[in-house]
Amino acid sequence: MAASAAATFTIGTAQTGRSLPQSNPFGLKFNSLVNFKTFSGLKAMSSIRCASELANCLKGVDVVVIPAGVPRKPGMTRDDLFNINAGIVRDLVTAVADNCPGAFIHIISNPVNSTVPIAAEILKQKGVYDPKKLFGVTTLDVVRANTFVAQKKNLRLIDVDVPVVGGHAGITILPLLSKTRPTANFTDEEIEALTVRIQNAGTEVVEAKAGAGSATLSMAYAAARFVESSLRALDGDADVYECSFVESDLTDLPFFASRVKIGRKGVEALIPTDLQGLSEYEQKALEALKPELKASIEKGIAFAQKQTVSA
Ligand SMILES: NC(=O)c1ccc[n+]([C@@H]2O[C@H](COP(=O)([O-])OP(=O)(O)OC[C@H]3O[C@@H](n4cnc5c(N)ncnc54)[C@H](O)[C@@H]3O)[C@@H](O)[C@H]2O)c1
Ligand SMILES: O=C(O)C[C@H](O)C(=O)O
Repeated sequence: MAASAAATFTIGTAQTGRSLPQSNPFGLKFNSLVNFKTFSGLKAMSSIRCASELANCLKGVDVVVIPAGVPRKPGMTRDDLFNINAGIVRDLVTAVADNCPGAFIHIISNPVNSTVPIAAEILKQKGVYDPKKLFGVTTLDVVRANTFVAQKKNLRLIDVDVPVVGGHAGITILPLLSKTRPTANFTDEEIEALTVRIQNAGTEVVEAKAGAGSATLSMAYAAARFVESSLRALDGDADVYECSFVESDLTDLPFFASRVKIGRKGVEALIPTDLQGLSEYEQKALEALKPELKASIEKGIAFAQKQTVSA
């Protein structure tokens, strides 16, 4: 039986115009056989006119999705978005802390490797941090990895599962091809080419869009998948696994993307097995990504610690 009605709120949608009223209850069916009879609606807001409007929208919400902020232009790294997006995420997470502190928070805004630590620090300052409920959305990396591997190996996309660990920028995105399900054999050249393509797929889109932004449709698909997984978990499904950038003790870094088991209260378990028995290539790549990921995490924490947030 379902636990409780869940409502989702998205701040900073690609839609233009006014904020949308809460929709009528509806069933959601996406990438699974589950229909959410208790899902009570979706609210979305593309621009925020005043704090009270944001506060009203957030009250009673179970899942908050934050894709607000500026996207990259060709030649930019995700870290180049830090100066603008750090403040946006800080302010929105402050509002979440004030109005729906128990909600799952999905951070899409880049640089995810820094915005998630910012969110954590703000929630700590507000005294409402629950590490189990803060998620950096790295689902698009998994979607890409699955797609590229399915194409390369002539597999049905629905059957393919490639865990992607680390973070969400350049070499910090580490697809674990040796853990591909169903088992697939790759030559060294294929591993190198697939890994680099998955790591650079966001940049590929940014360059192709030539100044018109970054991935939007594929991100919407990935966000919908992660929201659906969260709703299934909130609805009591005991078999929900996704990769996400979360507080973690799987490595020596305080945040790390890995497969996690999601339950009613958020992350129920970090799944360590994907990181065991890595290939030599993956082990080297894992060590190589750590300094960059550590620096991005520390940059986010330092930014948030300089802020004064009223409790
Ligand atoms: N995690 C991922 O895999 C992933 C994938 C794609 C995009 N992104 C990131 O998502 C962010 C948004 O990208 P996009 O392509 O949707 O950009 P976009 O410009 O199409 O949309 C951004 C939205 O944010 C809103 N916004 C801006 N400032 C805001 C604020 N202060 N409060 C609330 N809303 C605000 C805008 O009104 C707009 O609706 C970027 O940082 C981008 O890098 C992440
Ligand atoms: O690449 C970007 O800037 C957007 C996003 O992080 C992506 O991976 O597509």
